[in-house]
Amino acid sequence: TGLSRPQRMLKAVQKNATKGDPQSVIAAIDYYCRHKEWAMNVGDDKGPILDSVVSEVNPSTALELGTYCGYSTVRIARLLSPGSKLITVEFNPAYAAVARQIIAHAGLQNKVTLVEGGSGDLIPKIKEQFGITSFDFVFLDHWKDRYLPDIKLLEDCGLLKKGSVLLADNVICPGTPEYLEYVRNSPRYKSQYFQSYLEYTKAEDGLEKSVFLG
Ligand SMILES: O=C(NC/C=C/[C@H]1O[C@@H](n2cnc3cncnc32)[C@H](O)[C@@H]1O)c1cc([N+](=O)[O-])cc(O)c1O
Ligand SMILES: [Mg+2]
Repeated sequence: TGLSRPQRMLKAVQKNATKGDPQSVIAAIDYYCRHKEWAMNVGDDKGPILDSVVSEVNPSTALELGTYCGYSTVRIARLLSPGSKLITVEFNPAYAAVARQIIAHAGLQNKVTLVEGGSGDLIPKIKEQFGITSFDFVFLDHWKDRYLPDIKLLEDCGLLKKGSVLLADNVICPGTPEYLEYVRNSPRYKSQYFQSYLEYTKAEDGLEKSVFLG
């Protein structure tokens, strides 16, 4: 068999994007996924909302759950101030291999640490392995039934502090009902919904921004 979809996406980036130019990497992926082959990147409708929240938080430490091909990794890392770090977690080695190359094409490898493994296994090890005491920003975009257990794990591991911002993709489509119910009803979070569209489609989707109150 030939190349996988992520590998075909990588080829489109290598062909159409300028090395060291994150914006051209983002544009190349969005063009490919809108006109050639759909893929589950946060995309160019929700992407600007992600950008605005990252810019507002200006995180020193950021965590992404579910790298996939690295599209949102590039969106986040391109906005980080010097010295800030993004840790992104991906358990599929084939996806991780593509993501590393896309992140490198954007010239952002020094701002990003891609860790291969499951979020549930990694989160309890983050403090000792990376010397990180808490995350200013967390982007959730992995399996939708992992959102709730993983933020509870972040809470239990003391990796959230007053003011930490969680941003969750796909809270409408495919949907994350248990997560939404928790962050919208817990006294420990102030939650806000940003309506948008499922990537490269006219279907509704949106991002949920939840500030941890401590
Ligand atoms: O299913 C979706 N996303 C799941 C994303 C999954 C990605 O995160 C990794 N992962 C999963 N649990 C993990 C735990 N630990 C580490 N990586 C993990 C998977 O290996 C994959 O790379 C999705 C679906 C649609 N859709 O329209 O159908 C649209 C979207 O925007 C989506 O994000
Ligand atoms: Mg998503």
